Amino acid sequence: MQPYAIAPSILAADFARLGEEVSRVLEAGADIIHLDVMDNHYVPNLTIGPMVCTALRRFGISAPLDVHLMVTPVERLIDDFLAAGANYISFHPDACVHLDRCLQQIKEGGAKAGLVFNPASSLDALDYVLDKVDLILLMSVNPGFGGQRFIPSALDKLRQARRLIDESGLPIRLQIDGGVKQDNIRQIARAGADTFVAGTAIFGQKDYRAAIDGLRRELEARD
Ligand SMILES: O=C(CO)[C@H](O)[C@H](O)COP(=O)(O)O
Repeated sequence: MQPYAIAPSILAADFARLGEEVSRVLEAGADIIHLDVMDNHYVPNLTIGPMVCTALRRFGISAPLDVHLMVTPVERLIDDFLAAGANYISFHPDACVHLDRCLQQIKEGGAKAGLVFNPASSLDALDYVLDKVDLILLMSVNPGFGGQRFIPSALDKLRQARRLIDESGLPIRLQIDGGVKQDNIRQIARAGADTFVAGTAIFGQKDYRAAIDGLRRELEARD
């Protein structure tokens, strides 16, 4: 994957034309496609299941599909999303009883495993499983809806996660999700993120290439 990866969240896409929307952001330079799976139980919203992942593969999308599970329980859906062609599957530690087992389930299924932390959750759940994690996703909004404002305390948590990753020497991606825009992505990258989920900042714009180029320009100019 790129040193900096841009992951458009389909939450802000036009679901009536999802295949075309995803093709368009990939042609515009997106690296991976972020799928927000919400169950109206762990979060107060309801979105998509594995059949959408399968449909995107059938449509011809070969780019990495990055599935963010905002559901509880997570176990059965992990298998369903593995079968549907997900490349990354991330879940919230507080939505899962047997965290180590779920991480293994994802990895044995051939996908990369991620743990997700809400704005007010500490990173303690990483203590005994860091070596089994391929991706740490920090939420910079409370999960459930797109179009919210970036919560600034996520910057300190990014720095903390970046330290953990660098000290471990493990090739873990550090993803940020929520309120990422052209006017804050540079600061977010400086705090340690390398993978940027953006919904409204990409799918909410008319010109996807201009939106992605604008984010990249900020990343390249960050120092
Ligand atoms: O996980 C999410 C919400 O739970 C979304 O991915 C996230 O909020 C992205 O949307 P936006 O870039 O519009 O903030």
